[in-house]
Amino acid sequence: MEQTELVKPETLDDLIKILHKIFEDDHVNIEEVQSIMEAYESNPQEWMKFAKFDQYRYTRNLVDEGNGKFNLMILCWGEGHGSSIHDHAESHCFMKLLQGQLKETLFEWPDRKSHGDMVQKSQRILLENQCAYINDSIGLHRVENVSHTECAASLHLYSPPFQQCQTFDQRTGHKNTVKMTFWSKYGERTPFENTISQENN
Ligand SMILES: N[C@@H](CS(=O)O)C(=O)O
Ligand SMILES: [Fe+2]
Repeated sequence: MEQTELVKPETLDDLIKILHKIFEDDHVNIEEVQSIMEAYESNPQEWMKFAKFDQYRYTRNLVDEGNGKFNLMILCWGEGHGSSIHDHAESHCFMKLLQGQLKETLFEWPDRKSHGDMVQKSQRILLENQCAYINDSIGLHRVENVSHTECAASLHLYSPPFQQCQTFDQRTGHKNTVKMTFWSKYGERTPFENTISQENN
């Protein structure tokens, strides 16, 4: 469980190389991944080719498949776009702001007997270059770009990769399983048939 020295990634490609190295090890050191992602200073020229926005909802754009160990993607949030309340399928979730700001609201898992509103635990604003972390034992979250004038972009790393998650109704705590899709992969728009079931937003 050797710790890779904390080097500052100079570019997005550099960051991806370092992440590949870190994830060769089966044990994930959460603080290490978080600090490496935070240390990368967002340079839009390096990630613009992946950042594809949609008018109506946030998009998920695959950047790298991490040798099967993780998925790295850029999420693009137009003004007012937000996710539903959701879990992370027992994976690690790192979320780094590349541009703009996002509001993250944490919720407790609803218990079987609970009816009515879900319990809100905390709320915070994530600023450019910050990297947040969540997993299912921390709770559920909703992420929103609350700005009416600025779009936002965030870099997400999920390990292990997953293709579906559960979404929750804030008023009742009832859950649904939804399939998650990519709006684009490696900078190329995903064919239409594969994108119609995205429902987390
Ligand atoms: N986990 C969400 C994005 S976020 O709201 O954290 C997703 O992968 O679509
Ligand atoms: Fe999430």
